[in-house]
Amino acid sequence: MQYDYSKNKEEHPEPIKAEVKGLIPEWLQGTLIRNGPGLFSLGETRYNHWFDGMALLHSFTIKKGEVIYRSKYLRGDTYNNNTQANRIVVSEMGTMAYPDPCKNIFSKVITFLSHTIPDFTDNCANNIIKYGNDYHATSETNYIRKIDPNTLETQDKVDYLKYLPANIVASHTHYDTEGNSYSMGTSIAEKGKTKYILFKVPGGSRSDGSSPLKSAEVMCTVPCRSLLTPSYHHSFSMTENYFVFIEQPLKLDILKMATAYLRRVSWASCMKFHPEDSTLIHLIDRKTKKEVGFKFYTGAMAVFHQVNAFEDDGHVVFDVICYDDNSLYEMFYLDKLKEQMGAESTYCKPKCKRFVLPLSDTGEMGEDLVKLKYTTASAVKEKDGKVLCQGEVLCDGVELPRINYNFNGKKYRYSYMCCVDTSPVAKKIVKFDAETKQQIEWTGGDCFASEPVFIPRPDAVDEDDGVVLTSVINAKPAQGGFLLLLDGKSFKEVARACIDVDLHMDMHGYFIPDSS
Ligand SMILES: CC1=C(/C=C/C(C)=C/C=C/C(C)=C/C=C/C=C(C)/C=C/C=C(C)/C=C/C2=C(C)C[C@@H](O)CC2(C)C)C(C)(C)CCC1
Ligand SMILES: [Fe+2]
Repeated sequence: MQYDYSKNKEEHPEPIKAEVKGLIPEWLQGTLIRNGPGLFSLGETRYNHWFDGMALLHSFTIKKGEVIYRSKYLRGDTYNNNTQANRIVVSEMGTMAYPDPCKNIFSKVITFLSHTIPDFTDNCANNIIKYGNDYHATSETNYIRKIDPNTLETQDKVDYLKYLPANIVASHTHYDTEGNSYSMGTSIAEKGKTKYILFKVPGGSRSDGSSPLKSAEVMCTVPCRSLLTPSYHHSFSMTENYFVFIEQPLKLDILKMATAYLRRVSWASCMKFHPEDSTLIHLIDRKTKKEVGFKFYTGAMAVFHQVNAFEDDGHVVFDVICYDDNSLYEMFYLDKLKEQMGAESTYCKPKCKRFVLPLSDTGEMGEDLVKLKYTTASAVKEKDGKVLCQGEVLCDGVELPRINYNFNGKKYRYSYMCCVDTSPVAKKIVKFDAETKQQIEWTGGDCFASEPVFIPRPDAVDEDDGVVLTSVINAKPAQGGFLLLLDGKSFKEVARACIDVDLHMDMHGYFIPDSS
């Protein structure tokens, strides 16, 4: 059973009605938009890394028990320039592009200079972010692209740098119940300082119709521990009173980046995991906008996805998916994916770990300050305000975690994730219970499932009362993919909406309920 990660996929912009098997609950009305790379070669050129592919958006609109599917390439400047030239002319994280190979030395120098402070890609193939009432396709440069969530048309190019000092912004955002969004970025060498910034974008639309980012407010900044090597970050977590940001030893080397174009290497080659370093955990008080007094730290780990965080009896608990190195990124090089298919994966398995940060310092030196009975996570007091944290492994071999978002920042039990035990495709998805440590699996034989998105039933009381949506690629030849609906409690199939289309493997999705 194979999946060809480097195959270019066709778009299907005209609505396609799915064939529904089973019964879709009446209350489930809305659109699931998912984003991921779909085009990997243009003319004679090809991308090196799966994350580099051109963004292909697809959506499943659910109404009165029926499902409509459509997909469309994001027509950003990158897409337009690449397709016009019929070759890759814009660099991505894992692929450095050289627009015109036949230039004379003078224009080569000009091109080099313009790439030293280059204009970055707007190929936003990673996620969907809502700011105000606008939906955007996102990657992690300073550009995002507004999209029409109904037609998947590409709209305005939005430049974070116009509103905030943020050269890189993580593609995972948080939302509160009032519709405000919270994002995190890195400001590189602004006024000689490199720092991380957390910002809030108010909900609702602006009266002049301009980007909601115009009302963005910097909530707090965290100085970078090493000015020329900021940490890569892809997500953070948030509770009612705190933000949790992990400054990990997976670092970008700014000096290497400045010469990457000249050295003909990719931006990704300037990102390195430093196993000899520790991982700093920043706990930021949302009211004072300052870090709490402790210096929480743990051993070297690489984290892309945080599951959730919550406050409990004088502690902040947070769960993350972590790795011992950067093999997640390494695994997705297209050449490697070809080699690995069918074989056992060589990449180090991710672990879902729970960490606990004590909020008060009443213990003795050397004492474990964690007083919660239900976890083995520890936080040992050391000198100079340092606290050494050790996580508890909740489970392993899981990625792309989602929760009932009504429980974001609150004590929670369930997460829904992809299983990545033996190969770089998810043949199983799981519901994981953090209280009992039990897992329930769904597997569809020759099927690859995407990140499972939980939708709560309106007025539900139980955390797992709702459905889980995942788009599934059918590996059986000549069989189309489908949108799968699982019951949030039993994890049993409720319905599937079959689409006679060769679906693409995607990254992340966002569900827009009809009421919003
Ligand atoms: C860094 C930097 C710059 C450049 C920045 C650039 C180009 C950034 C681009 C960043 C991108 C594209 C980031 C993407 C991150 C994606 C991540 C972390 C994806 C994780 C994916 C996972 C865990 C996938 C899991 C799986 C999938 C999809 C399929 C399943 O079947 C199996 C499973 C679970 C393994 C500038 C702006 C030049 C300026 C200076 C500094
Ligand atoms: Fe992600």
